[in-house]
Amino acid sequence: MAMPDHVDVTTHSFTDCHALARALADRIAERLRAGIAARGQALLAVSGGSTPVHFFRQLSRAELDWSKVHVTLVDERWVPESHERSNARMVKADLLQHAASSAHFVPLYTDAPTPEAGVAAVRARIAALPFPFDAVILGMGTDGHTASFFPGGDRLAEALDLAGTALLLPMRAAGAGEPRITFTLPALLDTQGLFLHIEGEPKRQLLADARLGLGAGKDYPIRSVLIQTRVPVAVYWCP
Ligand SMILES: O=C(O)[C@H](O)[C@@H](O)[C@H](O)[C@H](O)COP(=O)(O)O
Repeated sequence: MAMPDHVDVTTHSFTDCHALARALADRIAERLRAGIAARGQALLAVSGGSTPVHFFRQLSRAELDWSKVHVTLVDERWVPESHERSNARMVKADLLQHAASSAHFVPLYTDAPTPEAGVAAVRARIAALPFPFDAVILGMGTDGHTASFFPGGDRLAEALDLAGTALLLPMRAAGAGEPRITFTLPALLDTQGLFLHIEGEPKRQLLADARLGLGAGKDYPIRSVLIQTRVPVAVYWCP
């Protein structure tokens, strides 16, 4: 039988961000419970940025044994947790509250001066986690980046290389704001469930272009997530 040339991409559309947040939180909670039932613990990777706030608040109240859940980020800006752009700061403020306050959070930042200097220590920390992920939730920027796979990123090709073996890489790009650290694409695809959470019409259109490889869409880094053959993608979208 011929292999499909890419995985299924299923879109779940909602009327508003609150309905989306409830549905996505229910779906992720279900995955975490299944992971705990199967192997006594669960591993979740979430995105930063501004989109996940309502989803985080909803998920933080999910009834499950959070003490058995490890939470990390798909990528991080190389800034201390006290910085307003820290993804860890947002995860702590909005997700690791209520029932989820007993989850184990594994940050991707160290106080090394650069991600290049800190990545080895973060890799050691991450290597102790119980892979595969039970769920990975990606976001997407209006330049077509996901995780820290930025257009023009200095390690972009390496990060997207499905034959690569690195779990994490430093990343620098003009559009990134600050130096970053990111899980690589093959590391993120080592998951039981892959979700892409986007909001707004421009991102819906951008995703459609990336999927079809239309115009600039063929060069958007998110396209690598849509044309891989390892894990189906569930897109959660609202206007
Ligand atoms: O650290 C980050 O910037 C994120 O992990 C990144 O990949 C994010 O998901 C997109 O940039 C979307 O960000 P918004 O939700 O703010 O649009």
